[in-house]
Amino acid sequence: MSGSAGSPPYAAELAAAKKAVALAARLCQTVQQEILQSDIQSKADKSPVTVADYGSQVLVSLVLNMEVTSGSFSMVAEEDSEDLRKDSAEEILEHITDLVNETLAEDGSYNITLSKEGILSAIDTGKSEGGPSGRHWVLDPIDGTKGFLRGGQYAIALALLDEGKVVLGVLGCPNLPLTSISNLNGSSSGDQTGALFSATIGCGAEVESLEGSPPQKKLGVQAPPVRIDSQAKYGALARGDGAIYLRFPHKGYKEKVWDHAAGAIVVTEAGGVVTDASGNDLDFSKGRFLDVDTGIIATNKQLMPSLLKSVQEAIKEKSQAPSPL
Ligand SMILES: Nc1ncnc2c1ncn2[C@@H]1O[C@H](COP(=O)(O)O)[C@@H](OP(=O)(O)O)[C@H]1O
Ligand SMILES: [Mg+2]
Ligand SMILES: [Mg+2]
Ligand SMILES: [Mg+2]
Repeated sequence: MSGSAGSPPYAAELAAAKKAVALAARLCQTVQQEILQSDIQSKADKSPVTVADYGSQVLVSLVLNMEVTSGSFSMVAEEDSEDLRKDSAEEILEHITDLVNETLAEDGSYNITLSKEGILSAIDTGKSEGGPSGRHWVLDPIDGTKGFLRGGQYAIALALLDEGKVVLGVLGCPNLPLTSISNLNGSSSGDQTGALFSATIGCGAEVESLEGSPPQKKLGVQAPPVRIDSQAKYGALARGDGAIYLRFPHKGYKEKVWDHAAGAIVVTEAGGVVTDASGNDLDFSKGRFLDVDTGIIATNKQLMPSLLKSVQEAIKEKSQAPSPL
């Protein structure tokens, strides 16, 4: 059972998740300010991986392990240490180690210093396969790596699965205006930057400042198209900055659980709906991948029926169109 009598479900896990994401966000902000071209590696899938992806994963793993001591620890996370264990990555590993230790020292909550081996094994705590039974943390240490690299939007996305269901989610969005994305261009609005979205199953969704200061705001999904990287889109949708988020990757692309778990619960707990193109709920119990039909649709309950119909018609039209030579 989670929580003692009277406290909301998963309260301790939520507090730990927020702390983990906020600390990881601090490391990411440091790196974004001093991005060095030489720190960008290329993974086999060609997506850029930075010291910040790894550093963020280390800090989240560390904080969760320190704060949530009951039960065994399982985490399904995007990064692994394979590339970092190569001789050629020695310098990068050193940089990550310094960054993590500096961030921990500045925070002051934990009196620990990690060795390079400690960094590698913390990254590899994210190797779990997840699945339908037990509890699994789901982490995208930096979602929207492309946005991160160009100084734009990205998110640290952390969710908890319990018996195959997402029961809580936290989205740290360091570059997102606190109140609305209409304040994205231009600082004259005086809107604070850095939003932390969170949601627990059955308890609604909230947004607060990433710096940890109140006010907190209950979210509600309501109704201009915007293009921003990462699960910050789910957060923006959850507070009514936009009404629809459609994601239709190229054929054959397999969606990963960490790209949607935290964002999906933030939207559903704000009163929205997230399904695939057939109208099915997303099933996070199948391991590291999501088995979705064609794409993902997130919107409010009023728009969903007509949107689903339009999407299905568009898919049908496309499948009937003559294929290009
Ligand atoms: N060809 C592709 N089609 C769809 N999604 C892709 C993709 N290649 C990578 N992604 C995923 O899309 C995420 C970014 O989403 P968005 O486009 O909404 O910013 C990436 O997360 P990471 O940045 O964590 O690797 C990555 O997992
Ligand atoms: Mg990636
Ligand atoms: Mg991602
Ligand atoms: Mg990522």
